[in-house]
Amino acid sequence: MKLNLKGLSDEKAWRDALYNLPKFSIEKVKGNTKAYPNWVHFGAGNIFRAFIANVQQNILNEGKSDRGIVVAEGFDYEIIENMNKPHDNLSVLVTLRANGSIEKTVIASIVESLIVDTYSKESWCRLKEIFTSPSLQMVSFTITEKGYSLKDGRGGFLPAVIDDFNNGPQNPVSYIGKLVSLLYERYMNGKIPLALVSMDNMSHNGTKLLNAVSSFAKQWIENGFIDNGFEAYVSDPKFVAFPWSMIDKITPRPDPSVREMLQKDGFEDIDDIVTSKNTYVAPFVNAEESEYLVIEDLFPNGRPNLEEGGVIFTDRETVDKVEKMKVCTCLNPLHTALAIYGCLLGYTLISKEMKDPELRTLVEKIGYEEGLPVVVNPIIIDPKEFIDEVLQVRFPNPFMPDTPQRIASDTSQKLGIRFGETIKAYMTREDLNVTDLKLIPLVIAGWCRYLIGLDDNGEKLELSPDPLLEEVAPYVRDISFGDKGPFHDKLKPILSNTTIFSVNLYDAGIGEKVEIYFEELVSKKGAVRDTLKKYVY
Ligand SMILES: NC(=O)C1=CN([C@@H]2O[C@H](COP(=O)(O)OP(=O)(O)OC[C@H]3O[C@@H](n4cnc5c(N)ncnc54)[C@H](O)[C@@H]3O)[C@@H](O)[C@H]2O)C=CC1
Ligand SMILES: O=P(O)(O)OC[C@H]1O[C@](O)(CO)[C@@H](O)[C@@H]1O
Repeated sequence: MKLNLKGLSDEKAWRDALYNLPKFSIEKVKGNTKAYPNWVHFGAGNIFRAFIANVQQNILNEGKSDRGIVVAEGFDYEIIENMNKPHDNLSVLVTLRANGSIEKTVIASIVESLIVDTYSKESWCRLKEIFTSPSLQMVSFTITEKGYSLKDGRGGFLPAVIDDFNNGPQNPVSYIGKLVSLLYERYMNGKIPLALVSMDNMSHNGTKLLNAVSSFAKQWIENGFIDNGFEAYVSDPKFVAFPWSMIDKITPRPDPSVREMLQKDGFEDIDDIVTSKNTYVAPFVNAEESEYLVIEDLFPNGRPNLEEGGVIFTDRETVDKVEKMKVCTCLNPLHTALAIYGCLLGYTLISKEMKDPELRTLVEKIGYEEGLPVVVNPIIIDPKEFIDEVLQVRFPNPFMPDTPQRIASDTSQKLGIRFGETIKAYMTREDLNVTDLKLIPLVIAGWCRYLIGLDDNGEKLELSPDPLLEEVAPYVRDISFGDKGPFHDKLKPILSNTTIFSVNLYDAGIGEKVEIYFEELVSKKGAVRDTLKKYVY
């Protein structure tokens, strides 16, 4: 069994191996999309293939749409050259259910794969054709948070962005430059409306995309390259809208155990690649079953009927609340707690951690007892039911190959939103006392302990990448097991850093508590386990 259109024509082989096949004519959908494209997605990575493409596949299967998705890759062309093209845009979604059942689906809703590069003439011309087409309603994105940035870590514009500012929209090389150049084509061809929908995991993602696009527009207008009216076009949601969205589906990198299972089915061309830009792609994606995609309903040229595939459309305020519910309380703080303590205790699977009584109790109490009282309730999703699913079904799913080390990356960037908002809510609420928080400070102390770079057995711990590692780790690096506190001088620069926690933890009244926990966590080998036992029950 080979994954391409020819290989798929042997339907029996795939069906016998229990793969769900598309129930629509791929050729017809391709033809319709070619003539009347309505949806381009930027970012041909794993979440797109595991979630977004599957939504459209289900809608096509039910005969509720006649068009597929055009995928555009503007950063890592190897994904298109070495994966999408050889497999005729097909991929296999492996859904790993918590009850151990596995669903295998051949995804055929992606009908065209394009490189976003002005030097790749054919692709670029096709993109221009699509962007000037009145049928185009939505351009969506999963390009990671970095994809929206025009600046480097020191706050200066990236060299490619500066080149684009100076050279205009003809041959842009930066990501947003290429996007704005295509949008300008649309503007010049009748100011046709469009929605640009960021589906990346960040608060107010639509506004982040709008800011990047309009910064470019302003520079090109200022430098005399483009028409003045373009700024108004991209800033007016009647023309170009930037809806906010919240996306949630745990999609780890393609896992070797899943590949082995597919190989046993007779799936031949299954090899994955790690591209030179470090994307991990395979002809298959593995993901959990749960999924949530909530999008602000702001589409000036109409939109694909994604509600038929389970996507929730609502107003901006509700998207914001759903996002806060997930990121500040019901999923990501619990993930980060498991990441920090999982690394310290030598775990390599999130699901195994959920079998550890102390770790399980830790996240249950953070979620239900410390988080829920101040959760932002979006109404359309019940926060208690959401946490129940996270803690009872999603994290414990033994079939999901997700690791604490993956989640521990960039922790310094995550602590503020994941814990800071709850701490601030306790500070402002009259009926709550911030000093009653016990386990959130324990997670923060755990992070400081993690930064020492030794696990609970005293073995060297490989710290996950984090842009602030070199700034914060030196404060604690020399601390050895058994050292006595107070550790105020060492910890103060970290705990008072409002960029990290979005609040000075001493002003909040919990900095001292974190220091005490930290002293216990470094008291001896095995102290992490003992401290957890002492405080979680
Ligand atoms: N994997 C997951 O569980 C989830 C991911 N997401 C969001 O989707 C994003 C992508 O995740 P995956 O597709 O799983 O990752 P991936 O590693 O499979 O793919 C990353 C995609 O982003 C592009 N990209 C990377 N750096 C870029 C840059 N500097 N500029 C422009 N494009 C760039 C790559 O070319 C590729 O298309 C995440 O950062 C997150 O915001 C959202 C929910 C779940
Ligand atoms: O901690 P991170 O790196 O944001 O990842 C958390 C995980 O949980 C999610 O937020 C679930 O949707 C995914 O984005 C990701 O798999």
